[in-house]
Amino acid sequence: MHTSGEPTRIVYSGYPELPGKLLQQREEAIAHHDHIRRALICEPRGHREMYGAVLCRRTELTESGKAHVGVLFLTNDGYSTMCGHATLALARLIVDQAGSSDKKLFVLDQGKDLIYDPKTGEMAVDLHVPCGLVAAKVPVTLTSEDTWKTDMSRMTSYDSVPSWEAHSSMCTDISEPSLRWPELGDRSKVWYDAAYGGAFYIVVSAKELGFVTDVLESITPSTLAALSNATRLFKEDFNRYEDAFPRLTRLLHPDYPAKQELYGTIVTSPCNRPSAEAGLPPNADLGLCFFANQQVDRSPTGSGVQARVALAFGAGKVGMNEPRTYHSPLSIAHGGEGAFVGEVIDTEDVGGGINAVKVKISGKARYTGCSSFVIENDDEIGKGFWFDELGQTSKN
Ligand SMILES: O=C(O)[C@H]1NCC[C@@H]1O
Repeated sequence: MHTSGEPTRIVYSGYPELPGKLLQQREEAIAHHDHIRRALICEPRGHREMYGAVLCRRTELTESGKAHVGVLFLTNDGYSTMCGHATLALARLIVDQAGSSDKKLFVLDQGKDLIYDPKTGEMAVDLHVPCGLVAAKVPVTLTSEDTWKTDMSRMTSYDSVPSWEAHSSMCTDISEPSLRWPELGDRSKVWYDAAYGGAFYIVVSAKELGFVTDVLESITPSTLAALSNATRLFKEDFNRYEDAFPRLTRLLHPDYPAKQELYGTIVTSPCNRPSAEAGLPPNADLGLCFFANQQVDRSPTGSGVQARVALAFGAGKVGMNEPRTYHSPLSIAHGGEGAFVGEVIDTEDVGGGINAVKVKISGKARYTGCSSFVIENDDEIGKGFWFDELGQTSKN
């Protein structure tokens, strides 16, 4: 499927049975089945920007025991903790499969019923993902008493895990020559924010990185390469600081003792597009997310929008139940189609002095096709490679 152009290769059958609960299953996948991620995401079956999800349908094995399905996410670098675009796709797939009369690809193992709300015309489906439980709602059209399909005139949505501002208005001095990028010019100070939306993100404006303000509205191969270079070096600088001053770390989660990983860097710039034209809330933001190993999100990044909504709420720029539109360069190029909407729907004290928000993220996911993949035992090349890294020793 794709959500706003960002792919999700969904594994619904054929993955080995994983022992334990979801987080243990994730460890097991990392330790013993990473060859499957490599085969599905890397070349020749995939590419640098491919994203994947494995459905774990034994829901008694999720931590909450409440979900309809468990999910593991796959990136070009490993196993992410949260993915909004894939959540929107999976919710639609699960609801459509449960409501189809024929050609079922899979059934939910426990047969836990999906709940239809006649007032909203939505089907509720709960997904247990590595960062916690997300409650999705898929708008449907009933086609008979017990069959239905997604109503694509409306958006699918999910209520996020608690999301929060980790730090606002941080300033870093990029003085180390090997970590500077050309667009910085003579400057060394860069201001940025950091926030959690199921995974940790840095949010930094294109202008702070030294780019012209409308760089995201006119992406070209060279500006994309330059943005990728800048965010890669900026992330490295951030990680070096975190390693040097572990007691000042900004990547803390109250549920885990260890410092968490920085997942992505979101570059933002003002959005000149009047979103109301596309039937979306009028106030809009534009951003581009580099995540995992500099993978470029085509979508506005659901979990990144959670983080940005938490920052905007913390800064008093949005209030409770005030939806805001989030564009990617691709959605801008398509007249607003593919934008996500983010809205604070609740606040939550998650401990550790953190005041979090719950964010409702809305968007639309589409089908692209159905594939069976083959991995021949003696096919060394077919196990997965990055062509542009053949000169390096590291393997993803
Ligand atoms: O929408 C999201 O949250 C995801 N898209 C790719 C990077 C993030 O995991």
